[in-house]
Amino acid sequence: MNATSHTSVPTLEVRHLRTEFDTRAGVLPAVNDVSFRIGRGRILGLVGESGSGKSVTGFSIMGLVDAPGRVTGGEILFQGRDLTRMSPRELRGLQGNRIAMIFQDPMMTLNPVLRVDTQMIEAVLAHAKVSKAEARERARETLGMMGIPSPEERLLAYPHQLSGGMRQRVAIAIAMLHRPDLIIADEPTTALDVTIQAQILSEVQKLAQQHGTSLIWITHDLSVVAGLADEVAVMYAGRIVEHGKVDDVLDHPLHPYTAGLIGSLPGNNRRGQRLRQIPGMTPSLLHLPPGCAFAARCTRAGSACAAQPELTAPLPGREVRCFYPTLEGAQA
Ligand SMILES: Nc1ncnc2c1ncn2[C@@H]1O[C@H](COP(=O)(O)OP(=O)(O)OP(=O)(O)O)[C@@H](O)[C@H]1O
Repeated sequence: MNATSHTSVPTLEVRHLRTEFDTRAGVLPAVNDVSFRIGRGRILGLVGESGSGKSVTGFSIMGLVDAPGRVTGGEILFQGRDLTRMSPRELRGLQGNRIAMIFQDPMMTLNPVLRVDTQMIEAVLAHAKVSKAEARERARETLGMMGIPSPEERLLAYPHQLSGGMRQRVAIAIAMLHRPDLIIADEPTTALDVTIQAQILSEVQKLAQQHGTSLIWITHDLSVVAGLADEVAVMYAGRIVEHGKVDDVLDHPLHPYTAGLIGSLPGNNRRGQRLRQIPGMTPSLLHLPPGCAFAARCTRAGSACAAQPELTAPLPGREVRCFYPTLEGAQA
């Protein structure tokens, strides 16, 4: 790592990423021309409805897309180096070390038949030349950093002896063992109750700040993004339709889909009213219209929407993929 990697070069820059699945019904573009960048220590919330391509974007960055899927276009620059062009050996050197992933189910990370200390020591030794005792100490220290009480007791436990929230904290601690530069988190707190979720989010936020770790936090929950992220990218049908600072986007959404998502948050509905939903359905990715994929559900759609809108920057620091963005009252 050179000095410039922390200053001028973003931790991650994704350019025109395209990931497709070959299905019996045809080629499915799960991620379609996705571009974004994340600076050191910044947290990007990646939001959108189920099937919008959030997880596949995360998996593509991690090099974890397997057949019938593959990355068919674009660049994934990690500290300036293109992950899509690296050898499997180089990639393995980064995975779990400089780049880590946290999954919704902590058991994707944890081995049910091994004690926590055994797993954490193995994870340390996979990338660091230290003694077993030093590896165990690093494990204990990292559990402490995640706000885990009595770390020594947790180290001696098997995963099934821990609560769901504790298991997820341990999985996050494993991701943090090597103080990575980038963590991709795929809905890791969705299954947890709101209080535990809030505690974990606050620990993660602290760790990102302390260690300059950049995070992509995948979620369908805008309230998580509001509490955690610096920036938000909204995905719809495989594309980013809006991107900007969290406060700007949530206070003054430019894209009608973002506005719809915000309008369907429980707090934004009058008491006694049914939750407002965005009418209509997401189109099938196998049969996308040639123009805007949201047009059929959109109250603002006009004749221009028969063509594909590009991502434009109508205001500084804001990007939107729409021919008719709301600009009134929008903050730069
Ligand atoms: N192995 C696969 N084979 C075929 N299609 C797939 C495969 N994995 C994902 N897809 C498709 O890719 C699209 C994007 O899926 P993805 O999991 O990224 O969505 P998501 O936004 O993360 O949704 P969720 O919140 O439900 O996980 C979906 O249409 C999905 O059906």
